Amino acid sequence: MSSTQTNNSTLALAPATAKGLELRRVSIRLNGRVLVDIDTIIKSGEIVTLMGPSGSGKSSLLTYICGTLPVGGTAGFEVSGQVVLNGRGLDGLAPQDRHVGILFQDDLLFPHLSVGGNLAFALPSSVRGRLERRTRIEDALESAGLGGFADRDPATLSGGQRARVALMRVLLSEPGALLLDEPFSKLDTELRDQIRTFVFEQARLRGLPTLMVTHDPDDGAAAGGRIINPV
Ligand SMILES: Nc1ncnc2c1ncn2[C@@H]1O[C@H](COP(=O)(O)OP(=O)(O)OP(=O)(O)O)[C@@H](O)[C@H]1O
Repeated sequence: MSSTQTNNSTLALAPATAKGLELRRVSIRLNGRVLVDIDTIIKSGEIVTLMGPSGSGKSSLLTYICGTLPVGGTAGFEVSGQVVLNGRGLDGLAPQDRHVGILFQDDLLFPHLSVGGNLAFALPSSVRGRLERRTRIEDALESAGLGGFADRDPATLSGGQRARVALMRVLLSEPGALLLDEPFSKLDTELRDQIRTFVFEQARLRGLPTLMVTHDPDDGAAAGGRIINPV
């Protein structure tokens, strides 16, 4: 799967807004049909819900923001527009340099690593020293209600515990923005409410501009913020 990404050079000259995630005239087209056409700013600590039917380009938008949308030439698939995070244009940056965290439907924990090992993987290289790294991991687990879980095998955790570890793994990477790609859809109702509340609390606490893709109107209602459509 691949795509063509184009930058709009006139947009590159537009002044940057200080805080938040800006999507400047981001457009995704498939065979001439506009799937996504969004121009908005998600402020620090704001949670915006993106709802749209299957195939309407929601996941493509998130991967475009992350820099993981494959580049380079599927005929008929075109993406343009600019993404600016806290005043810094992300165009052309590698995914790891964008400081954008994303949570998926599947927690994607590494099965061969302990819980602590999974979290250590996310810590920025600027966090040096074994003690400092260990402390960050233990503090993260504590704040997720998982104190003492560092040495556990992820396979021994419940779905809710895994979801919280996955969130902490994203947050430990110190993202400037958070993207949620239906991360609650595989959880049963009770757990879903609990984890959703926890994720939203953490996003607000850290002042992260957050964009959530979902099919579930309850997710949007629980976020309590703006609900937008792809076009
Ligand atoms: N790199 C690509 N090249 C060509 N077509 C693509 C590419 N990426 C996605 N598409 C197509 O773009 C459309 C939108 O896909 P996308 O997965 O973004 O939609 P979605 O709204 O997230 O769907 P769902 O809700 O089912 O997950 C689909 O028709 C998909 O096949």
